[in-house]
Amino acid sequence: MSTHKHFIIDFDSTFTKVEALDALCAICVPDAQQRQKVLTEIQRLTDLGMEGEIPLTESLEKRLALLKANKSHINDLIEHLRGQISESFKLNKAFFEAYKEDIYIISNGFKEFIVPIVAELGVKPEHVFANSFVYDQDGNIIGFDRDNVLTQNQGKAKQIKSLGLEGEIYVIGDGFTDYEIKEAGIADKFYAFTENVKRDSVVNKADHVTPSLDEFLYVNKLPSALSYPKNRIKVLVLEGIHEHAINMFRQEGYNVEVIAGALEEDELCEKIHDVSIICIRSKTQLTAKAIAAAPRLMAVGAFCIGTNQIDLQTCTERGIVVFNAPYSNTRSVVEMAIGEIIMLSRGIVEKSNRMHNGEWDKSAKGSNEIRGKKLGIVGYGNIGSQLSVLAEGLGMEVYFYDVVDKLALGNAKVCNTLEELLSLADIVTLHVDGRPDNKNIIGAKEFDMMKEGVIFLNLARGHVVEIEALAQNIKSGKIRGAAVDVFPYEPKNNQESFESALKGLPNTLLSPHIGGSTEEAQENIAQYVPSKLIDYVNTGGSYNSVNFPNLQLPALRNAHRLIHIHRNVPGILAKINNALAENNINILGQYLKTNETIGYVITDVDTQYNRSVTKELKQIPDTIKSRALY
Ligand SMILES: NC(=O)C1=CN([C@@H]2O[C@H](COP(=O)(O)OP(=O)(O)OC[C@H]3O[C@@H](n4cnc5c(N)ncnc54)[C@H](O)[C@@H]3O)[C@@H](O)[C@H]2O)C=CC1
Ligand SMILES: O=C(O)CCC(=O)C(=O)O
Repeated sequence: MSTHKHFIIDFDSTFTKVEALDALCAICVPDAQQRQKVLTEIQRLTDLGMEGEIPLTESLEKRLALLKANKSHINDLIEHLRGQISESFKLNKAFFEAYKEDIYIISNGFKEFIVPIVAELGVKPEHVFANSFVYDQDGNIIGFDRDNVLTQNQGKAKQIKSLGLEGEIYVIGDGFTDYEIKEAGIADKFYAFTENVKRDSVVNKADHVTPSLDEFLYVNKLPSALSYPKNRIKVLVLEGIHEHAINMFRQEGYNVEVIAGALEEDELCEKIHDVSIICIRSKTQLTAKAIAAAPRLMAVGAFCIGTNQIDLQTCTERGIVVFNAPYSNTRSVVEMAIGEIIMLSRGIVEKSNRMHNGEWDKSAKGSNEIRGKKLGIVGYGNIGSQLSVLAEGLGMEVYFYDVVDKLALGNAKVCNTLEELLSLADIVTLHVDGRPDNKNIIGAKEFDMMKEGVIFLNLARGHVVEIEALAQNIKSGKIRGAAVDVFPYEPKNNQESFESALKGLPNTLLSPHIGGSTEEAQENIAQYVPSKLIDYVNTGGSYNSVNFPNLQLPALRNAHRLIHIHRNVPGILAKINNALAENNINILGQYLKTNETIGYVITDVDTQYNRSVTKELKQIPDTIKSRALY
């Protein structure tokens, strides 16, 4: 049996983002310094009233006395408040239209500005219960209607009781006086609204915390502008990702948890169980076990280039999209490699260390220009090829070896085998990706092939080089300088100490995996990856993903989007379309792309359709994930 529901909504900091009297202060106190003082005091008094620390009448009297406002200020205030309606309220205008008979605004504010603002979303003026200003003959606001029931203790509860509403009463508000309605036994449920302000004393009393109106509509199965409330999307951000990313997620309305370091598998399994999006860098191992512990995981953000730390196959099989930042730190790695090549060629590390010990050794011995030297690049991808261009600009002779055919840039020369490259290069630098097959591609045998006195760099991945063999070749002097940025085992945070056979070796530059760690790169990455993740959530767009069939989708307009991810077996598209046809659903646009593992189908349909079709789509055999988007 369905019961009639009534919705009681607060105004200040709920219907609007701001407290109207704060906004009035900004209008009627022209002097900036004075305004700040008055505002601080007004906010203090508002909080005391809202949190039930002082009677509301006292809070109001004191605020109005401070304001010294006039009738002429009210129009400006209304204009200002029009732009301050809470985002999720604006978005859900359709709810206000559909339920206008059941929506009431009950506020300790003033009708003079509340009525015109709530009317913007179709709330009936006769459903607004608030106070009224009292003016003197010059139009100055000198008080408020003290006979109004809302000035009394438990005023909101008394006001609602007097309406004699039958059915269930739900209250949405941010203040203590809103909770009091439930406390007085008048409301069935109190929803603490935290989109604009979060008061612990109120949140702790609430039946449910609603970070936006979408959440309220979702839990009460009411029509909502969004298919899923964004606050339900939990994002776990690890490994010191730039705060720009965190801000982007928070602005989008996601529920974000930030942890500075990486997590071990077991810790990760515990943390990830309710996570929808996980954001990592190169350290966190997203293994099959961790993925299995994440039933809600829909997307992974790798805030770096390499994705070898992620079990991509399992992600794909589970319908979890992975995005990385394929170019954002390329330049940073290249610049570091160039700098290190010069430092090592001049023996600067050794010289600097000796200087710190008071030793002055002015000599040119073992110190060389890089001009005219042969640079051997292993892995001629984005980093390798950009390094090639810069190195040539510095007068180096560039050779490269790649497992796939690559266009040689400038005068760079291709080597047909790794052996060929290793035997001719004065400087060998690794820029291969971290695929498992690349484990120990450089070991004792490969070091033997290199020239005496070679300089060696690894800024790719730790497991690519046999560390013991590298250490021995440095000790023997065969390698006269080495720079290593990546290690088979790297500490999971800045507190863990670093252990390696390379510690203390001569002319050896060790760096804590910072090839891509520049402010420029991290900021670029923190813009690029979140924008891909947010787009995927909002539109299903998978363009430039690492593991999904890449679909670039049009924006969703006057349509609902049905997203279907399935194992790549024959006949699924036909089954999707059968289900749609049987429900008489008109297709406005359809996109399909597959890869070896999955098929990705996006279907845009008219907004009016039998919603139960979404269940039917989930039940199609071989379905991995399916969601409706609007
Ligand atoms: N130290 C750091 O902070 C950073 C390290 N990296 C590492 O650098 C790697 C390369 O980055 P990009 O150039 O952007 O990747 P990319 O994918 O554009 O280039 C990698 C190239 O290596 C080639 N390759 C793979 N295995 C090979 C092998 N065994 N022998 C010869 N060539 C091989 C590939 O064919 C490809 O052309 C990343 O995968 C990542 O592991 C990337 C950024 C920062
Ligand atoms: O900055 C990081 O954590 C990782 C950089 C890196 O290795 C990459 O981008 O692949």
